[in-house]
Amino acid sequence: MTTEQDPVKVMKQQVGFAAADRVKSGMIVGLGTGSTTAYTIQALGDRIKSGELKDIKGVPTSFQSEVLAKQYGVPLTTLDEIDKIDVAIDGADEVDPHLNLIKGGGAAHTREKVVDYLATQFIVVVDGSKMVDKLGSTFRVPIEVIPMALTPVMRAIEKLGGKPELRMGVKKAGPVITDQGNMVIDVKFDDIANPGEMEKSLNNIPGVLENGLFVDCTDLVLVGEIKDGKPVVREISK
Ligand SMILES: O=C[C@H](O)[C@H](O)[C@H](O)COP(=O)(O)O
Repeated sequence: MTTEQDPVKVMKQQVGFAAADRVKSGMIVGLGTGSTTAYTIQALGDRIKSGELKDIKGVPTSFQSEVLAKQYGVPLTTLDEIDKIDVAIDGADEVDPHLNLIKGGGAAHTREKVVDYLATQFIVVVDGSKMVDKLGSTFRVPIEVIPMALTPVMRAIEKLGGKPELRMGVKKAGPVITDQGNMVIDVKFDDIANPGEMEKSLNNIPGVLENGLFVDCTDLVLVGEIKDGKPVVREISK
């Protein structure tokens, strides 16, 4: 690693590429969303181009991953055309010691949950900063909400002890709109004592499409770290 390189970018690249190495010819692959899995999709395209990887098909988890797959030459399929996903590779915003996750920093968690939960093996790729002792300590829980239900959903979340905030666009006036045409509420909880219970309670609120807590679904986490100035990949499995 040279001194000019951004260490977080280097770690993301390292794990993104390492995950792509685990894909074998003939596999159906869930293609995650975000800056880390962008490297995975790139590396899959490179392996296909070199002839090393044959007959793979990707299932995108967002418009972003679909565009990247097309750009790098990864053939795509849909859930209507397949009956299994061999491996899904996806990023995360937080990972706890039980390998439970918060996802949805890019507002893609609904499609990601559909694809990641269907996979025979779910691999998470993160840089070291995403590892936390407790979910919710650095990141809020994203919740995708049907627009007409925004106000009652926010009130219901407050009753569960959360502080909800509508996610606004950065280079867009107004709220962030998901790939499904919905809005996202980011919720700060002081204590997520039981992530599994919280995941269910949030999804029970009428108008909530999906929340970003991913519980009991991860098989393997690849963590990018810098050791003695060099990027390394640490593997954590259940
Ligand atoms: O909605 C977005 C996803 O859940 C991402 O996988 C997550 O935000 C991590 O993204 P990144 O790899 O860019 O940190």
